[in-house]
Amino acid sequence: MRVGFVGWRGMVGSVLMERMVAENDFALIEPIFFTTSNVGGTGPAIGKDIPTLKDANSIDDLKAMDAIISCQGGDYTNAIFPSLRAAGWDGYWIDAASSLRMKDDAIIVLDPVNLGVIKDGLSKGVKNFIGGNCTVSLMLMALGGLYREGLVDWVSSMTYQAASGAGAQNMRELISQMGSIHASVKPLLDNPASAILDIDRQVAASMRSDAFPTDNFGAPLAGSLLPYIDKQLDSGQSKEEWKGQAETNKILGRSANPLAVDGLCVRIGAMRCHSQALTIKLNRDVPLADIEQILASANDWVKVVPNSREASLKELTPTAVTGTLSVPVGRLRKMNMGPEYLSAFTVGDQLLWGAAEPLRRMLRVLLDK
Ligand SMILES: NC(=O)C1=CN([C@@H]2O[C@H](COP(=O)(O)OP(=O)(O)OC[C@H]3O[C@@H](n4cnc5c(N)ncnc54)[C@H](OP(=O)(O)O)[C@@H]3O)[C@@H](O)[C@H]2O)C=CC1
Ligand SMILES: N[C@@H](CC(=O)OP(=O)(O)O)C(=O)O
Repeated sequence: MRVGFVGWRGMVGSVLMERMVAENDFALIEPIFFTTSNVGGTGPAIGKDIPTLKDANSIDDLKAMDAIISCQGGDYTNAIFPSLRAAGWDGYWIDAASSLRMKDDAIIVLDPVNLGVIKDGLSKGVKNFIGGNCTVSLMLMALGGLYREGLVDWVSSMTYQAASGAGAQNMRELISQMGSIHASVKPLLDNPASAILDIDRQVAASMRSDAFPTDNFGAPLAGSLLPYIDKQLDSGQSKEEWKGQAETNKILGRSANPLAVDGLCVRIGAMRCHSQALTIKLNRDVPLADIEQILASANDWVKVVPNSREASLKELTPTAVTGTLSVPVGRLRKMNMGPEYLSAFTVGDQLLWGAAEPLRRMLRVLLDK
């Protein structure tokens, strides 16, 4: 299979390349790399010889591919994909961007949760396979067992989303903000006799000053949080919050009878792991031990963490999870509202299961077809 890669050197694309090298995927395909900025240049080191970079805006070059994986972003998809199809290209389009997700002729891919939906689509001739929103994919990796068993009435998700979801420049800005804060109080910190309220006042002044680096986030994130992610919608939800229900039901293949999913999406100062505090309304009182077993059996990456302080602080944090495919879920307990109300907390790397990994695995599904 001749597979074209667009967006391979961006943040999501680089993670995809790392994973494909680690899993020896390139041995199974003929990879062709594209660029919007360096035609004729050298592609990534993938352990085998590859041609020089082709033009990602050349419909003729793209048309020669059996499949294309794009991590280039929504603007590129909007600009190129319709022309490519209009030119008669009939290959498989696998994309990290949200542009095509809710289209009727596209499937949102998360094979550990919806392999049946993907295979059904393939058998019906679907050619467009799009990665889901990171928050939604990570929530479904964690709660897949409860959905599979038909136990969920509704879910409320309160998120703690990492800087990486906003892009590479935002990750850099978060660290710059942290550095600015530290620099503004270093002399006071170095003096054990300094007053903590003087330090606190100086930190607040630094964060509120015009010199504080906020070009990308538009507001201080380090030492603070941002209670709004993505565009504002008329419903009062942010676009990120809207995706919760829309994408969950599409992934699960139950658009006709949707489950309610809603909550607030909040950016916090983590680097690349999204966390979510979940309130789950079950449709019956299931013993906690059964719930733990159902959650743990859903896929190879979810891990049930005991609801103890020690285990939670050790295993259920962005620091513990970052750079791994593990999706721990813990803080599991029945809530005061009643035995059908379950609390849970989950963490996942939003560049792996949240972005690159479902695309990589979709290619494998095609190769196994
Ligand atoms: N960030 C995220 O968390 C998620 C992102 N996505 C989707 O993936 C898309 C890509 O996101 P992301 O990877 O963050 O985008 P990036 O901005 O990191 O990369 C996109 C493209 O920018 C170009 N580019 C320009 N300057 C640089 C540079 N200095 N280093 C690397 N690339 C550069 C590259 O194209 P070229 O080589 O042609 O010049 C690259 O492919 C998003 O638009 C979104 O649709 C999906 C899920 C999560
Ligand atoms: N919006 C997500 C990242 C992202 O790229 O989402 P989507 O793929 O749905 O546009 C975040 O900020 O954390």
